[in-house]
Amino acid sequence: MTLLKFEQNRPLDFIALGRLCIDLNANEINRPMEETRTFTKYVGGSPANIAIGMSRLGAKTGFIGRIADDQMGRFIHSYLEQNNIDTSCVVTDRSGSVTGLAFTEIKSPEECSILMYRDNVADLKLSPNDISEAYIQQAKALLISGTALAKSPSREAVFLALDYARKHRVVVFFDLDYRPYTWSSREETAIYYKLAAEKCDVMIGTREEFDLVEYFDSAAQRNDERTANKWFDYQAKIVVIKHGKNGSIAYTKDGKKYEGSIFPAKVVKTFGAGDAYASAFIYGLMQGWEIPKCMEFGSASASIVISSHSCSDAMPALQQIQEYIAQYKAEKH
Ligand SMILES: Nc1ncnc2c1ncn2[C@@H]1O[C@H](COP(=O)(O)OP(=O)(O)OP(=O)(O)O)[C@@H](O)[C@H]1O
Ligand SMILES: O=C(O)C[C@@H](O)[C@H](O)C(=O)CO
Repeated sequence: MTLLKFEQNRPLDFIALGRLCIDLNANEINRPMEETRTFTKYVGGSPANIAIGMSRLGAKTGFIGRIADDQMGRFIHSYLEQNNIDTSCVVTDRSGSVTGLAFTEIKSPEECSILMYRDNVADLKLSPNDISEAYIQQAKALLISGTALAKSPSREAVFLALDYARKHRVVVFFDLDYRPYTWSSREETAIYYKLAAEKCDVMIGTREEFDLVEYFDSAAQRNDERTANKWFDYQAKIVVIKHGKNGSIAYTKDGKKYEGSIFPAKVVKTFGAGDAYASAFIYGLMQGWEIPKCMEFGSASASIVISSHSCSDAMPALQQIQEYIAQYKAEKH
């Protein structure tokens, strides 16, 4: 059974939609942010990280989003172009908005947190008028991420993009990407996530994120198999549930279940794992690889990124992941 049908002969492989932000990662690691003094600036935002990862792997990648009319916005725009990401649908917001900032605290390799400054951010000013049907029609796949559903008009922009994607047989990936700072209630989150999830072909999220989406469906909560079957009743063909250092589980609509293991990492910080996993997993699916190979690729990419100080800068190229896997297997035998 062919789970996903990617239309061929399209100018773009992959379009990501959502936030383009800045990560400010503490340079003084293994201590609380109260004691840090300097930070390194990277492009951030989950969908941005995933798009950068896809482009590094060789996918022809575009982006739909808004950036602030300031130095940070221009920094992001340049970085996307340096990484061969099409920016024709990256709009500069001129309403006085700012760039979302994610200050990251690395108290220890396993104890990391993110302090997000997201008041009046440009990314949530994305509007339906920014969504081009002709642009989406050019792509094989579209990624949406949950945080873009948090406020209007970005919320409406996402739903319009979903309608265009379904109309033009663009495969839709939904990275749940829940960030509490941007939502006013769990009920609101669950309702809007569900409305979007019903239109998506592949869902990727942590157990906690799926529990949020299933807030009104206690039977599915905390039960991976019920979660997967719930979404197979809509458009979903693949549901991936990430479990941190315990790996990941993928369910497919044809009744199969796959358990993904991890690559032992020299962890610098844990965040970035999900975006790295998603980009490599999606890339593998678009190459027509079997699910286990896609999961292996995703896990290897995640292990590389969490062993690095950054997320976007550390997103690995194709050969880097291949060599990482080969070296791991060689050392194992
Ligand atoms: N400590 C770890 N060591 C090795 N691999 C890991 C580790 N943590 C996560 N991974 C890999 O990364 C994948 C995604 O990580 P996780 O489940 O933490 O997602 P996430 O919460 O979305 O990540 P993020 O912290 O970037 O938001 C896991 O399924 C696993 O394959
Ligand atoms: O998604 C965010 O806004 C934060 C990211 O920029 C950061 O790199 C991260 O947490 C990735 O998981």
